[in-house]
Amino acid sequence: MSQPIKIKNALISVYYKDGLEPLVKLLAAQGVQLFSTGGTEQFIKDLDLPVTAVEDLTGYPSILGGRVKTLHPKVFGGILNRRGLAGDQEQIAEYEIPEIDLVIVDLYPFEETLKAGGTAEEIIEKIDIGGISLIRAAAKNFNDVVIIASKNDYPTLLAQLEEQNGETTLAQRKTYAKIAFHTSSHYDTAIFNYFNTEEPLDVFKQSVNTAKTLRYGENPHQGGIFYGDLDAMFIKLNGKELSYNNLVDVDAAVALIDEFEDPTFAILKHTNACGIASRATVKQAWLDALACDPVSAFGGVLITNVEVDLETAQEINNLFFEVLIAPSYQPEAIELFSKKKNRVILQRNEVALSKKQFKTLLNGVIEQDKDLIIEGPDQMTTVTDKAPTEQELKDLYFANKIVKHTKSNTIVLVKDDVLIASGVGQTSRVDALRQAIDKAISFGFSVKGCSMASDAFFPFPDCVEIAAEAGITAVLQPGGSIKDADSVAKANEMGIAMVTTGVRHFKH
Ligand SMILES: NC(=O)c1ncn([C@@H]2O[C@H](COP(=O)(O)O)[C@@H](O)[C@H]2O)c1NC=O
Repeated sequence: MSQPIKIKNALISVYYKDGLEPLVKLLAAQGVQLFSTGGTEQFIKDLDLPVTAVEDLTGYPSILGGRVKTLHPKVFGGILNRRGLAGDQEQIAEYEIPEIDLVIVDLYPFEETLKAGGTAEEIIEKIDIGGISLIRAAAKNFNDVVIIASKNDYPTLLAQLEEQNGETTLAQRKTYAKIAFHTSSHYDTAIFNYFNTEEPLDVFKQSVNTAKTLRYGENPHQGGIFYGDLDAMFIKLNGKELSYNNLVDVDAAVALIDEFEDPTFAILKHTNACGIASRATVKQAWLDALACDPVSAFGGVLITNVEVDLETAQEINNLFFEVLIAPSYQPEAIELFSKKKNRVILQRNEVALSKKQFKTLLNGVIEQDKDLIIEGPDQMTTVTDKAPTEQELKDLYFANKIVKHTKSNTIVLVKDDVLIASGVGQTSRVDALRQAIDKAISFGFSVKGCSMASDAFFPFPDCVEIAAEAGITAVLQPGGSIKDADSVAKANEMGIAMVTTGVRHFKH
């Protein structure tokens, strides 16, 4: 039952032929009879190796433009027969079916065609039928058959066949079957998600092919894995592996910086901005972002949307930080950063990110659309006697972008395109405002003339009163409280401007 099996016949049907040559050469050298489909058969022939067309086995040509070529009892009987079952053996002898003990398949590139923006017809034609059936059949019969469903496994099989004189063990075949079902289920998940767009079925199906085991999770006693392709998103120019907490902050940093078009630098701690400034030069943006809260900036995650030059790098170099992300760096800047081994320097690639968010919750998963909208001056309605000045409107917009990416309850104070202070993750809006004002003062800023944004409406006029008393001159809030009029009346009474946006930006 679990004897090593020597490969005598192989069926090879691969979309991409790269990497196959050394393996087929070894199989031919070990006397394995090769059966193959059109393009693969030609590839093997071009290597001057003997190969039998699958049509010669089935007695049928490939029909319907290749939709049916291997789907035949002579092929599937050859794969699925149980070598240890007398009944199966009698039948395959009766119908002259050869035993196929190795199947190599590389599926039609469905996901690639989808990503490349293929037409609906092209995408449908890239749903592999014969190949996926071959994979499932061979994987089911792993007891007797080797299934190679990923070209990543060509070198492993090659080494095993060389070392084991053309034989494989049951354990090796079972491992290949596991990989094969991973390939087939990933493939079908992608197809399902393509179909599940209109009137979607309420099921959670995600399949991520790449993973990275992290040093640990949020704390050293917790394990952690990242499922995704970091190498597609970033080029790591220096430093250690990103940790779980780094990844959470990097995600927040990327989402925040994408709100800004002018040269901007942001410093984040525990997903919240503790410094951010838009300025004419990257160096000035860095200096002003750092000035906001140089204490919190220690050990932070830094991000900018413009190239980091040497001059700016020299300034940044004075701070201990965890991660720096930029679209590009002057070579001298990288050289400077590389002197300290642990600091992670990432160059960001342009990669489209998912518009959905998931997290586990209770005994399930919760999904939502990402918060991808932001209200600019055109979406702000002045609700007070006094209207904001042009600079205040600009600052309210700036503050609104930060509020959206800061833990609720949030109050953000901005002046002249720089974050002055914020109150983050507080259980009351009053606490958030007091925290912001105290923090601004503690770092030597005046809150006089600041613009203030709140992630959600004011249920009472208390925040407006505290803000106006502190010298804040313009306020942005979504509006929508049954007591909105009280806050507006308080703002009018204290002579400050207020706008509403109609959009709440909670971040829990
Ligand atoms: N229809 C079939 O019977 C069938 N059998 C194998 N294939 C696929 O045909 C491709 C290889 O074709 P060729 O050897 O002709 O280049 C592989 O991606 C394989 O998964 C098939 N095509 C798709 O369903």
